[in-house]
Amino acid sequence: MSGAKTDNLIEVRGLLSQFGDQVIHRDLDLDVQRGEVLGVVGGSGTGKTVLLNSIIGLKEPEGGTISIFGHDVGGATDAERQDIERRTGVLFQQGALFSSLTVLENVASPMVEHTKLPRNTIRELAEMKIAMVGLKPESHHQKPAELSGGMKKRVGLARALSLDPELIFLDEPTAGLDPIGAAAFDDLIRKLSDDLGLTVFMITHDLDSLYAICDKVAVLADKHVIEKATVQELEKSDHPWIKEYFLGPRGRAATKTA
Ligand SMILES: Nc1ncnc2c1ncn2[C@@H]1O[C@H](COP(=O)(O)OP(=O)(O)OP(=O)(O)O)[C@@H](O)[C@H]1O
Repeated sequence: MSGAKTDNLIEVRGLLSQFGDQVIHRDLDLDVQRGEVLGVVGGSGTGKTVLLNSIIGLKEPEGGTISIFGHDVGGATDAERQDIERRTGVLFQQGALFSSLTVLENVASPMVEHTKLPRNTIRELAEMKIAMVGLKPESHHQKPAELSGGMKKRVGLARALSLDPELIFLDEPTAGLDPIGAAAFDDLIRKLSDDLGLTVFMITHDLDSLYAICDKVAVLADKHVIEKATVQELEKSDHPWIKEYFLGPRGRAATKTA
């Protein structure tokens, strides 16, 4: 299994995830290709976040293999782990910003941790990332508590982009945003993916996001990925959950506005 040969940045094979006796994933396979914007959907509690955590090494699988950038996550050496961390950005569901740090310090923190760049360079790079996600310089010295939900998400995204990753993980990035804010955030993610060639792994419940920006959608049900396809292909699926999801009232509304 070589990431370079297949151009898969992520390869999950036969994943088994458990908490005690509770099986979350069994025989789960998933490929994520370089440059792809992948939406990950599934009912509440189907294990989307657990899958994300397993791929980034925060949860050890009970079975199967996960490779990222061609490194086996389970058997990664310290150097390989560092490589994975440097090439990956994560926007957690709650933003996970440091409340005592300013916006600038939050965005700079991965560079402080992972590079030996001079302080001035780090500050300039952090300022660039903040501008890239559409925040004004006035935000630099604000603390997270002073920001709106949408601004916090943007700061979280700027921090996820801090080390110029090739791959970003987003856990429900538009949750809690109003429809206009969510659409703007979708546009931003798509633009970053197009401009920077970013590969995106995005957990979402937001049908509009799937239609607006995802190249492919992976559906989690019955403890594994039952389909990975375009939204148009999924609309034709016979699986009951997929049918309900895409062809129920909210799905039809999203199709109309796409
Ligand atoms: N640390 C943990 N200890 C025990 N069980 C856990 C732990 N983390 C997650 N789970 C369980 O794993 C299952 C999947 O959780 P997960 O958060 O991945 O679901 P999800 O698909 O992301 O759900 P949602 O869409 O509601 O965010 C749930 O039943 C949850 O209770």
